[in-house]
Amino acid sequence: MAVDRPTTLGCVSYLNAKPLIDGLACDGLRVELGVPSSLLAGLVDGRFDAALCPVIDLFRSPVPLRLLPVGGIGCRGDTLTVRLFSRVPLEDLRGVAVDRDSHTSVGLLRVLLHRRLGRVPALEPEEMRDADLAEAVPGGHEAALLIGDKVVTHEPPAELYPHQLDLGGAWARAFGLPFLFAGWLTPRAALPSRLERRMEAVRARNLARVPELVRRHAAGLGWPAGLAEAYLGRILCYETGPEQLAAVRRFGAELGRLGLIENAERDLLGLPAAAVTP
Ligand SMILES: C=C(O[C@@H]1C=C(C(=O)O)C=C[C@H]1O)C(=O)O
Repeated sequence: MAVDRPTTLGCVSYLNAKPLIDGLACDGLRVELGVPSSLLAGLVDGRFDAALCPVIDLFRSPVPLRLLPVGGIGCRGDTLTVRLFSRVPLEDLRGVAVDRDSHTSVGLLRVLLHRRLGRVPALEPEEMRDADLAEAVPGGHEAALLIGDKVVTHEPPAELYPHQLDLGGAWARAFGLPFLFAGWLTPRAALPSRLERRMEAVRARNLARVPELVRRHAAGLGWPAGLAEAYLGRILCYETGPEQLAAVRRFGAELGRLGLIENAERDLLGLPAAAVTP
């Protein structure tokens, strides 16, 4: 680990990450925010010691990573913010614009559509941040997969997109499991010993004071307070216990079956021996 800089964590910039990071930074510990799909690069090039990355990165990273079971962004059903918006019935879908900010949800959409349709329509990554879906889906597609705050702050109108799917609910119905979208991943064999305890303590403290988090962050990110409180307090789930690990393993197995990853059997919590030597 580089000794000439503070420990640096990369983290999702959305409201949904606040319970994991509000109050986390301190002397010697820096937190840098970015969209989920941007974070893996910081682990690979050594800028971050750990990052709250899309869990699919565990299976796709060019460097071995392990999951720190100290909290993540997950759900036990509908998420509100990971949704497919379509003009046509899902059975008729030919092409979907998928949010460039996402890694996990794009993989999840493939798994769910393959299970439901027996085929996967063409998925094309598009920039959705400033897109106005009331005008058109970027790339001229008939459907869009969106994640994060924009789903609430720039919700595509239901009159234009009458066919919708919340991917958290669809996964729960299909596999009877919770889901984990993002978790703390690290390429390091060892991190400063207090760090994991601090991450765990920050999460526990924040989940016991959601109204305060909402006061601090919701308006600035464009969220109505009541909805933000339900989202952080009841809709999402921040655990990384045995059920969430089972869900990640099942997700890996499903991705492997579709040929989307090669190392579905990766040990989530440990690094391969070769990666542990300094
Ligand atoms: C529930 C969400 O989970 C997110 C979805 C991710 C992905 O699709 O790669 C990654 C991180 C999470 O922020 C969301 O952002 O809406």
